[in-house]
Amino acid sequence: MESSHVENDLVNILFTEEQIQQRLAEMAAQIDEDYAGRDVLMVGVLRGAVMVMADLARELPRHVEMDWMAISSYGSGTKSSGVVRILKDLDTDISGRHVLIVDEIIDTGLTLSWLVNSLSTRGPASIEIATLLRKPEALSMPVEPKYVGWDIPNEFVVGYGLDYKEKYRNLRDIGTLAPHVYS
Ligand SMILES: O=P(O)(O)OC[C@H]1O[C@H](OP(=O)(O)OP(=O)(O)O)[C@H](O)[C@@H]1O
Ligand code: HPA
Repeated sequence: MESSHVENDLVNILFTEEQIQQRLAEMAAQIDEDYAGRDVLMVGVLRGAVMVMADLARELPRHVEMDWMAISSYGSGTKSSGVVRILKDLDTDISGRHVLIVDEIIDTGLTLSWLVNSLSTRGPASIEIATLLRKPEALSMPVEPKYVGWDIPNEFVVGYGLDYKEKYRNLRDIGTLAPHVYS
């Protein structure tokens, strides 16, 4: 299979590029309204959130700051390892800041529940979460995102930042992988 034909590995498209952009525009409008009169520091969770951060931030008709953290709980597979590791910390002092964590998926909730607890100790004025996807059936840790694009079934999805073994992040749509990919 040529590497330029990665779409062939998808069996089911859940969300197209157009649907994703439309939903992000709606989320951005809500965020802009909610943060009226307040500066926002958007904190993206590398690496998967790169696409969401880029598109969500550009839908916001206001100045925003962006910083990044790298946290890994998945290694390269499809199951959470249960252990969260900081691979890269923020460069910004978040004390007194309104922090909006941006991620592309909440699955078990381990990553973001851990991150919210960790950032809370640094004295931010507020912390909220914006996530494009959430799997309610997989949730095992308490996480309450203020902004959710869509709730999805408990299936492993790829595309638009979401990877399987570091591949498929650059797909414009989001979908599930054909069984042959895993074998
Ligand atoms: O709710 P959870 O079960 O913790 O899963 C969600 C996390 O898993 C993914 O990150 P991953 O660790 O795969 O790193 P990546 O962003 O580099 O792909 C995703 O970007 C979330 O941060
Ligand atoms: O469904 C998923 N796909 C890709 N990466 C992920 N990280 C947590 N859940 C997922």
